[in-house]
Amino acid sequence: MYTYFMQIGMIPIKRDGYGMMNDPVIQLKNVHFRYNEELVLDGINLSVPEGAFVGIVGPNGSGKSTLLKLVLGLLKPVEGEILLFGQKQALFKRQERIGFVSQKANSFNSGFPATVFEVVASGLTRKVGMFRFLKRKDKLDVLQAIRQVGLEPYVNRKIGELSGGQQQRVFIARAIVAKPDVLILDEPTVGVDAKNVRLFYKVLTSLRKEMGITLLMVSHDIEALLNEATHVAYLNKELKFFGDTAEYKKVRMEKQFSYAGF
Ligand SMILES: Nc1ncnc2c1ncn2[C@@H]1O[C@H](COP(=O)(O)OP(=O)(O)OP(=O)(O)O)[C@@H](O)[C@H]1O
Repeated sequence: MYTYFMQIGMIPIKRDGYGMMNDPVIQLKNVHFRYNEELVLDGINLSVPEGAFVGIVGPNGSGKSTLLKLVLGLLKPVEGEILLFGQKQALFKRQERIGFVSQKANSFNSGFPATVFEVVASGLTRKVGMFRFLKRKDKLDVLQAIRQVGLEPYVNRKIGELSGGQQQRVFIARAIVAKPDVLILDEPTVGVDAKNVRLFYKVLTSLRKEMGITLLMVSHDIEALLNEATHVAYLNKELKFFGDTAEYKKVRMEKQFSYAGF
């Protein structure tokens, strides 16, 4: 327990009275999932504590993206259940509390006409409606999100003119502009150069520490992930390991397992 608190630092105070303080924000209970006949997830039990940065790792095809899709409600478990903020997923209506950054977010071509401001503002669609004008407060929120990812100088730049790493930060800004409690990321650093990967992780850590956003992220880049994640979930159809990062490193050293061959 002590290690856990050391790892995640201060536990942020919840911004509303929804659920108990320190409740797990995401819980999977005995979750099974199949695509047709193929069993892809086998009895997953996982609790993501509030304020944590949980990195999901595992070999190709081990079910990582599928797990995220289940948490996002895009797929339904064939057995078991998922709780979001202590509530059964089917009853959960506050989707704005969960932001998502996908793997393919940074694939804009240079001709794409929207500016950084416009892309980030599109993250407010659910809140303000598709064709409504942004109020002054909404515009300030958009600018604040852009500032949080360090892209202030690019506010009016076309997104297609930015690098892959910068585009990925624009998508983080879009995902956080509605002020979610949880941010889910699926391999967001694919194709991003090392310098931008470091910046990207710095942004994530500041979101967690300064805004109390809980992070759940799939990544193949395990060494970069281990520097910032508070917890690691190692998946290979079953959940082979879940614990704090220090414990993961220790077990990895003791058992001398490699990332690919745990
Ligand atoms: N839509 C689908 N229909 C059928 N099978 C699928 C579908 N999506 C994924 N699968 C299969 O389910 C398994 C898990 O896929 P998933 O994408 O969750 O793994 P992953 O760990 O995210 O892989 P990677 O690291 O390569 O992205 C794989 O065997 C994959 O081929």
